[in-house]
Amino acid sequence: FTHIHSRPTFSTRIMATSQEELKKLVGYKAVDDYVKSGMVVGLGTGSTAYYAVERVGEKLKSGELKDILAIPTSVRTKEQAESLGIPLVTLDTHSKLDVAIDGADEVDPELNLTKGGGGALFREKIVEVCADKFIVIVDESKLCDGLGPGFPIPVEIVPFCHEHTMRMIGDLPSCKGKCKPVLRLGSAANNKADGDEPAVTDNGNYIVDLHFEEPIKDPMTMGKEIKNVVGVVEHGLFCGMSTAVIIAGSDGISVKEAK
Ligand SMILES: O=C[C@H](O)[C@H](O)[C@H](O)COP(=O)(O)O
Repeated sequence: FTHIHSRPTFSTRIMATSQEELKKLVGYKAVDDYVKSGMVVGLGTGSTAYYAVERVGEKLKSGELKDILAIPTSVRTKEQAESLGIPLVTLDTHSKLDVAIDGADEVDPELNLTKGGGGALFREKIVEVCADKFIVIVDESKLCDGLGPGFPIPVEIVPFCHEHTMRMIGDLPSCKGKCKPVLRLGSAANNKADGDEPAVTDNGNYIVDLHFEEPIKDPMTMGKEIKNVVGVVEHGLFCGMSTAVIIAGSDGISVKEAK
């Protein structure tokens, strides 16, 4: 599956096949560089993480990797991992992961992320926050100077009185007069409204996308404000979580490590 980005996509600059190839390169590199036998591994969600999952499956099959236990971050990823024969566990039995690998919708210079364009933000965050190393894999179109204007911030909310919860979010100091909250319709895995009914996440919740005109000044504070609203399950700001970001660009692959 793919989702529609509101910013110019990489494919506007290079051919779609090349973009796919670059996603594969970063997905494979993350597994080759960070996943060793015996590890508990978090498997991300999305078109880039797909290739990391594929690589784990491939290396288990060839015997290059052994004794891997993986924790998927969505139903889609669980199904992909199962189809590849990757042994799966959950946080209920394994609260500590050695590494988690996932894509992102935007990455700022401090390696803060926007995630959840594919609707998987809650499961991604609950898993990735438990990883010793969180490795992010993106193409260079995901890099930005400040989170917000390039990609809306997804917030997962419970369906009960969701219009009220959306108003409460819109009235927060970080949001009031700065963003437009829009209920995601259609498929949760696509942040473009492509249906009439609210999108439903793997957890049975709704998603509100916060559309900003200007870069968010303090994403960490904004995340705390949002998290404090009753009715909010989780938000797609992943601040201070990244260990390293592997970036595929037309000039090759580069790695940015957190300070
Ligand atoms: O909910 C989806 C996830 O946060 C994805 O990691 C994110 O949307 C990036 O996906 P993609 O690699 O397909 O651009």
